Amino acid sequence: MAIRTLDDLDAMDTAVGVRVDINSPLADDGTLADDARLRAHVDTLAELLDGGARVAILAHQGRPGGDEFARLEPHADRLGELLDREVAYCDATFSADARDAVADLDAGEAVLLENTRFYSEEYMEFEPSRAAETFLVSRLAPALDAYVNDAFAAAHRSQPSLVGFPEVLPSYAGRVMEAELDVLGSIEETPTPRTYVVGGAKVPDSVTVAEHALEHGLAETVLVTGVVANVFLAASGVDVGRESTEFIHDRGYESEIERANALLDEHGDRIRLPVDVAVERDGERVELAVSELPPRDDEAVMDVGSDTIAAYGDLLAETGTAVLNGPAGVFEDDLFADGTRGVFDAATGAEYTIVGGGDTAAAIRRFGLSGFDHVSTGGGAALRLLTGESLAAVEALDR
Ligand SMILES: Nc1ncnc2c1ncn2[C@@H]1O[C@H](COP(=O)(O)OP(=O)(O)OP(=O)(O)O)[C@@H](O)[C@H]1O
Ligand SMILES: O=C(O)[C@H](O)COP(=O)(O)O
Repeated sequence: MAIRTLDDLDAMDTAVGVRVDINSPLADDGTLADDARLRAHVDTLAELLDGGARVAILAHQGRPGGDEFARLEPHADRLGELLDREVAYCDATFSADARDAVADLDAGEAVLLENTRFYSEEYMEFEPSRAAETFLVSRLAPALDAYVNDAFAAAHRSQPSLVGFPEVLPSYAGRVMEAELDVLGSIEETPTPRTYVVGGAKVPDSVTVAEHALEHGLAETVLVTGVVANVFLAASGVDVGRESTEFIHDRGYESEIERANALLDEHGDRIRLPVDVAVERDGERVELAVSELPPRDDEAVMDVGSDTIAAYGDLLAETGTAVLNGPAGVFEDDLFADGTRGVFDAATGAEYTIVGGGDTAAAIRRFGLSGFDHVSTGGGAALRLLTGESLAAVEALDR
């Protein structure tokens, strides 16, 4: 059965539980440092509220014990500003107070319930039928008439607020969920030739994305950047120097060198490696051709160099679809931002551009780049779709 969307929901005077992912970076004073994920859900929430729904918003923030584990009051205020209407905040999630807050809503009104992860069950993974028996779902569901899941970025978690409600309520995908699944779930329908740019520091994930794209014919070409490029350079026999080699070993990525090697053996003609890189020398950015490597012992490979940026740019200009996953260098440091800025900017020259990955999207915002067709709200969830895996919360909706 296909997943139902908001097109299938008559929201008028209906109490709708809407699971969103507004998990955001927080500033030291607890305010939101970035509201991109809140902005993403505005269309879904506005559509429901304009349609006369009584909206109870469910969300998490941080992980128990972590620095960003926090109440959702700032999120309610900011959502209210973005929606240009009040979003009430209730410091309970499923207790009588929470149910009363939902019952008190009039058509077109919204309340944000407290961080779902304040309750231990929400930080566990369950089969949907068992998730439906948790306190959160079994106590809150009776106050609701329908459930909308718009939390694509958390859809890989089999947690109660994500997989339990579809067992007991008519359930629908929100607009964010719908758009993410449409794009990331059907890469093979995007314009060809496709070029994947895989970088960043989570090398095992990036290698899996590259492997999946190459083996399933999703990408004609894979361009490697970031720490991933260092691993591929090492796999091709280049000495990336003591610092970068130690980085690879400290993270336990030796086996990734072997995986990269296997990919180079099998698909070497479709994988492009940097021809030059950047290191820091006396506080300056210094570029070295790959033939000049290794760098000095105290120098790490922190970015791709200008010749690589130009070569990758030429290729991207000829591309039907560019899929970006992971920054090209340590973009947080201005000295090493050129690769990420240059390669990502060049990717907008492709006919169609998809961006996946939390840090990747953060880099795009940092550089004020625009012109991408789809910037995913998801990190782990986007990655799973890019590697061909299914998402627990999507399977729960598809019943
Ligand atoms: N050459 C390099 N050496 C060390 N770190 C690097 C290098 N290139 C990129 N990075 C780091 O990689 C990090 C981002 O990689 P990551 O794999 O987490 O990206 P992402 O997939 O977009 O993010 P997420 O997994 O959070 O969704 C950045 O913090 C950046 O500084
Ligand atoms: O930020 C994310 O990737 C999602 O909100 C999921 O958060 P989690 O990794 O803590 O489950």
